Amino acid sequence: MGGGGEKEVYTLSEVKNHSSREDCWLIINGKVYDVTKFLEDHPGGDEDCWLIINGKVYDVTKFLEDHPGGDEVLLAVTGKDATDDFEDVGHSSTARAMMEEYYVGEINASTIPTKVAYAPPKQAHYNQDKTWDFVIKILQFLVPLAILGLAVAVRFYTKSP
Ligand code: HEM
Repeated sequence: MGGGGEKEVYTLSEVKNHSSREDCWLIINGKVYDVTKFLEDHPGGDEDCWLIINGKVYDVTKFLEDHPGGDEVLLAVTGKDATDDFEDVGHSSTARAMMEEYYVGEINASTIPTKVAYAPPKQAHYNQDKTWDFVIKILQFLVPLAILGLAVAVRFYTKSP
């Protein structure tokens, strides 16, 4: 909490910015606590980090400090399927071999929310756009023709006998 007893009010995202081992804030019962200095002494331990990669569960708690990519990236992908994040980095075969050491089990796939599939824009909308394009093209052709026709008609009817 802000020092000196004065009451600071933080937004959730401000608190979220303090979510590392070096800077750790918690929200409990509407109050914000800076527990950074307490992390090491906390009897419940400071970290517990399990990852889901390719349907397997890895307990990387002990690996956090040694991960060449840093601990924050690992902590950031907990609680979800981290497969894409893992693959996006292009981990080496050495990294893949290391994973076995942290393997603790399989994930019950039905408990992972399915990815939101890419939904193409609605067909009706697409057609509507096409229809408008078509109407404009026709008008571009018809309007000059109508003007020409009008000019001819005017000339025809106003011609002196
Ligand atoms: C059990 C899981 C993991 C293991 C054993 C592991 C291991 C490693 C190793 C050995 C490296 C060094 C480069 C290499 O050999 O490829 C590395 C780099 C890295 N890892 Fe992981 N990693 C794991 C999970 C993840 C996940 C889930 C992420 C993404 C959220 C991640 C992000 C990174 C990044 C950003 C680098 C640095 C790449 C670079 O600087 O070029 N890692 N990891």
